[in-house]
Amino acid sequence: MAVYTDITDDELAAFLQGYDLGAPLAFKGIAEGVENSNFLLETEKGRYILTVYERRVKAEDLPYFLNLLTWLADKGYPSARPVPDRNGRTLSTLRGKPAAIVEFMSGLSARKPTVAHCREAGEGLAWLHLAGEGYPGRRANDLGQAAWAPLFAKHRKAAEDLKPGLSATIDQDLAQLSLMWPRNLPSGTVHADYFPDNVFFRTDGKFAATIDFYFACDDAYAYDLAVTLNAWCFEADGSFNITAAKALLNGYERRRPLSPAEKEALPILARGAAMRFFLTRLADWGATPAGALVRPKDPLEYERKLAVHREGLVLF
Ligand SMILES: Nc1ncnc2c1ncn2[C@@H]1O[C@H](COP(=O)(O)OP(=O)(O)O)[C@@H](O)[C@H]1O
Ligand SMILES: N[C@@H](CCOP(=O)(O)O)C(=O)O
Repeated sequence: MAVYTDITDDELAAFLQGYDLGAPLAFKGIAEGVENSNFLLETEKGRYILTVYERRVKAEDLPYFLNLLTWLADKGYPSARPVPDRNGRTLSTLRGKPAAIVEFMSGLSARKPTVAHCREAGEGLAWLHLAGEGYPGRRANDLGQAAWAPLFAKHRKAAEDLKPGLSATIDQDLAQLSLMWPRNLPSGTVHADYFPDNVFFRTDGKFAATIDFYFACDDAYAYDLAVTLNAWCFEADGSFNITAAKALLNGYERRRPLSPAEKEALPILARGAAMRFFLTRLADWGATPAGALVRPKDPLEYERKLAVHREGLVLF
């Protein structure tokens, strides 16, 4: 359950004094999510999400994220517009932690995405890439290729504990990724965590909205697409679903056709994207105490995806 910070009714009432949202009508913690504390807030003016930012989000990055959400909403992209307080500020403080109120987005995430969901999600991602064009905020990807080897160096033992012999395999992967990593692909603002839990659909299955922009950064658009292929197109048994992947790519290209260089780069980008999530999951695995409120995500799921990518995907 991702509510790390409890807020009392009195604290909420005092906090809302700073906003023009009227009195609170309902307020409850949201169990989903792992990074921040999220609350569903209903006031006399409507429904909102109150987020208290926790450990992984750096306070200095918050203006980048919140301004991006405002930019995307201004461009008509269905993402949650931050609500300014009475002084026009979208970033506030609650219980001594950074906090913000954003618009509540309707829709449901797909627990078991179908091929049709993948097509819609692909189109939603391309739309996001186009809507983000021109956003003046800059944020380097601090979980990009250059960060992987140093991150792994800190967690070699955890990898060996999970699977004896794994650290040598990861070393080889990292060396190959460093040699083969594509540069100079079309780049811009990317989501970088476009997983099924962060994408909402309408009841008719159409793409509705994207949430959780707290890994957004500057990187290659095709890298974002590779993260997405990994997150949406593997079956529970670990096999890659090429039909789902083709639908996702097809949906993406409805809005933003890929260049030949992007298409050629996708298999290695997908291998790198699998490495990125393997590594952060590995780091969280060791760092999450037994009995913690949030269960860490399984690093070996992404190790299995890495193994598929070592063979090289054929997507086109
Ligand atoms: N703007 C929003 N509109 C509707 N629901 C939201 C919104 N933001 C977050 N949620 C809900 O809160 C949950 C956790 O949000 P998320 O941003 O993914 O948290 P975390 O960053 O902690 O992983 C989501 O699964 C969703 O149910
Ligand atoms: N998507 C990441 C973890 C981040 O979780 P989110 O709830 O913020 O999307 C993973 O699967 O490792």
